[in-house]
Amino acid sequence: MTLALKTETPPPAPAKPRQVTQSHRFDAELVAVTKRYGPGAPAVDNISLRIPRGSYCCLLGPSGCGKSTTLRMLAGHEEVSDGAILIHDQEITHAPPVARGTSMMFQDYALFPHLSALDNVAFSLKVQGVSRAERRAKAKEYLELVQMDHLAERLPSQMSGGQQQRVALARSLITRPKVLLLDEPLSALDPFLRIRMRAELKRIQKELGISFIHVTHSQDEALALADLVVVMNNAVIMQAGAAREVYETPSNAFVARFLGGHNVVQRAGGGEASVRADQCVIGARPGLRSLPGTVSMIEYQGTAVRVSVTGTDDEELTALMPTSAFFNDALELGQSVMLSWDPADEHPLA
Ligand SMILES: Nc1ncnc2c1ncn2[C@@H]1O[C@H](COP(=O)(O)OP(=O)(O)OP(=O)(O)O)[C@@H](O)[C@H]1O
Repeated sequence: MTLALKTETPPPAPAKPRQVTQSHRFDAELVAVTKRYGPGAPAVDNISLRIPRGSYCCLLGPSGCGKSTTLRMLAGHEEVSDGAILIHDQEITHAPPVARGTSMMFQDYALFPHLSALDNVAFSLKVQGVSRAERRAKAKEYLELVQMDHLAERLPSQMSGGQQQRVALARSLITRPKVLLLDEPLSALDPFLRIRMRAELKRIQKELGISFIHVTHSQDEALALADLVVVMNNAVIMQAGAAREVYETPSNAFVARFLGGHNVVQRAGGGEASVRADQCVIGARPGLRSLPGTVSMIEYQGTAVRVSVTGTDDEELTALMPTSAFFNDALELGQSVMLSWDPADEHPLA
């Protein structure tokens, strides 16, 4: 009875402090960021970029365009000359690397040669003073995530490049970063492994739901992986958008040429336009725009054949033909042809 009375009139709960549950909008944000190494032209020039939550973002561009510098500024390995960097909406522009919530995976994996896969992965927890049993259990969990738990006791010298890379990935993830930074992570792998590993990276990124920012100069890699492709050139961002958007509607001739698979042509009314090589045909047809030239390259690619045609002004245009269409009426090097496209497929460039 007494008990019942007690439960009927519970003491009022102490008022809880109102929790701030507002979630962040962007995993990472660069606000007018500039990096100058010296008095010359900046390595990164006033770039702004917002990376939505849970994005796979690829920084893509030719050598020297400023990709790695951008990544190193995000990691805190390079001081920002001007501008601000935010992670989860918090400004961390001048915070030390360990206080940013970022983790970096390097091109050369940088594993400790004398430590097993498990101990390499557990290392940062050891530095944090986590108990041996707990850090080994956690490391095992992350080795499972990268499908390396069966080789937990191997030394780096007893692992293939792809396996070392999985361990390096687990080691970067065990610190539970808000954003994982990857500098050319696939460049040391052979082409077959590279394609397998990029699928793995994408799977792991989606599984964890954190943003990955991945530097590459491979167009294929960026298009295959990224939710957000950021094309850089000469220290600035040329275009940022979804892979399909960037590929189908390049904003300028640099992006169209750099992504490949496009021709840049003069528009009838002036200015430049891009036309996808797979929308070009060899031969003149009514209603199509045509340019005359000679066949300067034929490249068999399995499912398609790339045919390049050099025009009178030395400009090379390419048609990507289905293999069957090519072999129905095979062309020869030096042959005079017309390369044609539908003007409706022209995409005007800035
Ligand atoms: N530590 C440094 N000191 C001086 N200049 C630098 C330094 N690091 C990079 N640079 C210069 O800054 C520019 C951008 O370099 P960065 O390494 O960011 O380019 P990247 O796009 O990553 O190139 P890559 O694909 O070749 O790695 C280049 O002109 C480079 O020479």
